[in-house]
This record gives sequence, C-alpha cells and structure tokens, in this order.
Amino acid sequence: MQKTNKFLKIGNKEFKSRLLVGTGKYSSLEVMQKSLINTKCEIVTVAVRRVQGLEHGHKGLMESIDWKRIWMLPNTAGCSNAEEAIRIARLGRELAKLAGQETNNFVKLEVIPDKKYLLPDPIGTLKAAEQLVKEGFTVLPYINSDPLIAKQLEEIGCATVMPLGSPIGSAQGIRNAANIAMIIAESRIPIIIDAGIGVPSEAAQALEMGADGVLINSAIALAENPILMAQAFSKATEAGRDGYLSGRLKENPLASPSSPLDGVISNN
Ligand SMILES: CC(=O)[C@@H](O)[C@H](O)COP(=O)(O)O
Repeated sequence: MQKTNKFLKIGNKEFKSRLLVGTGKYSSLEVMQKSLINTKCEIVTVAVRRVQGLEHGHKGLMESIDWKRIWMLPNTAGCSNAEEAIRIARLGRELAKLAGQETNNFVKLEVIPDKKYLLPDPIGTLKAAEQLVKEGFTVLPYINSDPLIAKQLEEIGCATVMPLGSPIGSAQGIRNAANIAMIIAESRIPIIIDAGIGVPSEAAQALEMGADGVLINSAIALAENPILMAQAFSKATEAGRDGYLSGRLKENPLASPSSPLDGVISNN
C-alpha cells in the first residue's frame, strides 16, 4: 500500500521528521546533544533500564535532552522475556511523565533473549505487545523482518512495526530487503526500519523502498564525526522520502537512449 502522508503518524501523534534516533554509545553528552540537533529528529529513544541504572553514558542523559521539543520513546532494551519487558514499559511511562510528557504512552518494545546477534524473540514480543496494547500503550515492537509476525502485531493493535535491517550495531545495512518489501506492501501501519543501518545511503534506501521512517543509533554515535554524520542521515532520510514520493523509474533489462533516435541523420 503506497503511503503518501506528509507526516509520520504514530498512534495519534504526528511528526515531521522520519528519522528516529538512539542515545547510546556517544563519546559524551555534549556530542550527543549536538548530534541530536543535527538529525532534526523529533523522537528519541532511551533505554529505561540503562537510564535508571545510571549506566555508562546514561548519567545526566535525561537532563540533557529538551523534552519539550523531543518526544520520548522509552525502550525495553535489556529485557529477555515478555514479563520483564512489560515491567520496564510501565517504568518507561513513568519516566516520560517525569520528563513532563504526561500523555506519552509510547514504548519501543524489545524482547531480546539472544546476546550474540541481539535478535528479537517473536513469541515473547507478541505476548508482551498484547498485554501492553491492553494497558493502553502505543506499542512500537522491534522485530525480525518476518511479514507474518508483522501482520500479527498489526492485528493486535500495535502502532508500528520496526523490522531490523541487520543486527543491532552491526552496520551491515539492509540485508533482508525482499522481506522488508513484503512487510511494507502488506501493512496499514507505519514501518520503521530499526537497527543495522551503517551509512546514510542505506537510510535513503529504506525510505525509497516505502518505509515510513528509520531508527539510527550506532552509525551516528560511533562515526568519526557524529555531528556531521547526524546531518548526513537527516538529509538522506529526507532525500529517500522524496525519492519514494516521486515514483521511481522502473528497472528495465534493456538500454534506452537518452536522446530520441528519430530524425537522426543516417550514415547510409
Ligand atoms: C537504540 C536502539 O533502540 C537500538 O537498539 C536500535 O535498534 C538501533 O540500532 P543501531 O545501533 O544498529 O542503529
């Protein structure tokens, strides 16, 4: 289904920016702040567990983001089963309240038992999502690029699905484009490509394919110059969306001359 909405609509909120960003792995809070500004993002995800535990890089994080301008997307990173994820989602809602976002019921649902590839558990994700939807959360589940689980999550009331391009932090880009294309074609909710994007052109690729947004963390935070890379991702996301809306030239197995051949003076 072609989605031509001007804004990214998640639940009942609209966003101009289609680039969502993470807050982990930055060399300092100052670099993170400057990078976030350059992304022009309006949604920032925070790991509830890491913020609460004041883990490395997370002390002072809450205070360093302008929550009047940025919509918080609490995430359940570090949860390996549905029960933990539900508990952390509830804490995330309280965190958003503390930041002054009384009506924020968003949660980026991550249920990740696999420490090596950080792949999400589809059964645990579905179970947690069902409960969180019942509790009134706007649920954005992180999933493998599986069209069936994407559809099931849509049917139980998730606000988006967030299929991975490749494993978190791997910078391998979009390794599963065919499956992602199926998810995009079949969904009636926004699709946000989350994880594994390595360079801005891959963010553009996701948007060109018809994804509604991308979520980037490592490729910005761990770039040699994160502040400049943030800007590059912002431009790439916008370019990819414009490319999608413009309607691409269809691929052709044959060449097609750039100038008309009719009326050309013959050699004979
Ligand atoms: C911050 C966050 O939510 C990550 O778990 C997310 O999946 C981003 O992945 P990359 O770090 O690969 O961009």
